[in-house]
Amino acid sequence: MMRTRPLKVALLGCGVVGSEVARIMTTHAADLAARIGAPVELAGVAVRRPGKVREGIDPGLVTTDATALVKRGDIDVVVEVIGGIEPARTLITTAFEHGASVVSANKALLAQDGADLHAAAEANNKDLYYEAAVAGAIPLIRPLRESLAGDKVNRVLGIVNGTTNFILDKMDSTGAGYQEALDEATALGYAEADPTADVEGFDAAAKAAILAGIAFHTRVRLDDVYREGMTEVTAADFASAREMGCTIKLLAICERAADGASVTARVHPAMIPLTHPLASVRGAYNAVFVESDASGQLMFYGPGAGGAPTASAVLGDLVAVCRNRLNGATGPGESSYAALPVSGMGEVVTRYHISLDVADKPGVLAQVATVFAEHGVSIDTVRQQGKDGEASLVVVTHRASDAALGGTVEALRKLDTVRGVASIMRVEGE
Ligand SMILES: NC(=O)c1ccc[n+]([C@@H]2O[C@H](COP(=O)([O-])OP(=O)(O)OC[C@H]3O[C@@H](n4cnc5c(N)ncnc54)[C@H](O)[C@@H]3O)[C@@H](O)[C@H]2O)c1
Ligand SMILES: N[C@@H](CCO)C(=O)O
Ligand code: NA
Repeated sequence: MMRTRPLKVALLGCGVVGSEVARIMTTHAADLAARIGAPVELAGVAVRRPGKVREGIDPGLVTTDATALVKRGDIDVVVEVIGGIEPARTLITTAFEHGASVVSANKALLAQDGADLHAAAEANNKDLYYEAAVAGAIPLIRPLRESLAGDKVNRVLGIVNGTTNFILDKMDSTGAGYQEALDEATALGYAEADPTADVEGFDAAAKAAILAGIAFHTRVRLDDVYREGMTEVTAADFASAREMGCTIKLLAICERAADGASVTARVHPAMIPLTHPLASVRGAYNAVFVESDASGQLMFYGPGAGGAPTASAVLGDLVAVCRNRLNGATGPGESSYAALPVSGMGEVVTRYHISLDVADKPGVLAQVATVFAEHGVSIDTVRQQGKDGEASLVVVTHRASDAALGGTVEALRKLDTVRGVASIMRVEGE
């Protein structure tokens, strides 16, 4: 039976995502009410620039005082789409204290302070939902938290940043320059307010922390995630990748160690074979593989960024949280009971593509091969190309630990015949 008294929603932030949330709340109002069992009403919209014309939003709802809005006491759900750490963190905890549940898209905040926010939600018997924070529209948080709650997840691997996938795709497929591709991604509403968060891998690292935490029932913070951005990836790297039948993607990889006793989480550019499904993920799309004991391999694919796709995930959470409120219940909270140690990058085992500039003279190849052998790193293939007394040597290794590879590279740099290490890239997905 439909309740006539509406559930009241406060929207914090009315930018790329917030404006789409408001639009869908209005255009889908009747369906949302039928699905929830009560109408949902936009009761206030906190913005920074009140004078801006906002199509479809009653100017009477607009306020610059977000704190007063979350303190009103009659708000059922606060939707936080401001982004950043403060004032979002204080507004969310204040919302819990004043009786509201929260839906957020803020991965930076959740990766940094997720434990405290979950604790605040629990202490006030409220929900904290954040499907939009990871991989935009793709249902990923809920499947990991609920559908796979009876399985044992061992690995989560994928493309979780739309902006960088858009840029890398453009660089690879059209030869576009980095800045030109970034400007386009920003204009399309994919990039963060400060796109450094995207291109330096902070956004993907925040998402990796959230995914690893849920997948392994362990607290994983942003600082636990190894991170390399994609600003150093060059046209020459793409050419090398193509010679190997690969392309380059910025990947987030969360893994349980083989003995199950620890986990790792990392974000870095990597070569992947063109035959791997991740190689064909184009534009701002995201795709994530989840491997677990009983299910085997699952793949989640869809739009990872943009106003409307992200709003889709926010609205899904809004419906779930509203249903919980009508039932006088809350959904699942944080699960960190396993408390596994999070190991550093040195423990990660993978393959490497190393490009060296060397002197083109007898014995150099043997010297280089010896260094790899001394560090226990086995070579899979070597390719050499001479040019005027100098040569470029491309070595692809078998699986080795990052620590062993690091030691190898350090020793290579000390060889007189090695002029420089042009690039080191991990090879995944084989
Ligand atoms: N754009 C995407 O594709 C996408 C996808 C997933 C998640 N997110 C996340 O969603 C959130 C919002 O992203 P966005 O792309 O809409 O950003 P945006 O910059 O377009 O929108 C944020 C809005 O919040 C407003 N704002 C800032 N401080 C405020 C305050 N104190 N009170 C009221 N309003 C304030 C800004 O003026 C801006 O209009 C971020 O956490 C982001 O990481 C974005
Ligand atoms: N800036 C983010 C938004 C989606 O989280 C991205 O490009 O993926
Ligand atoms: Na999602």
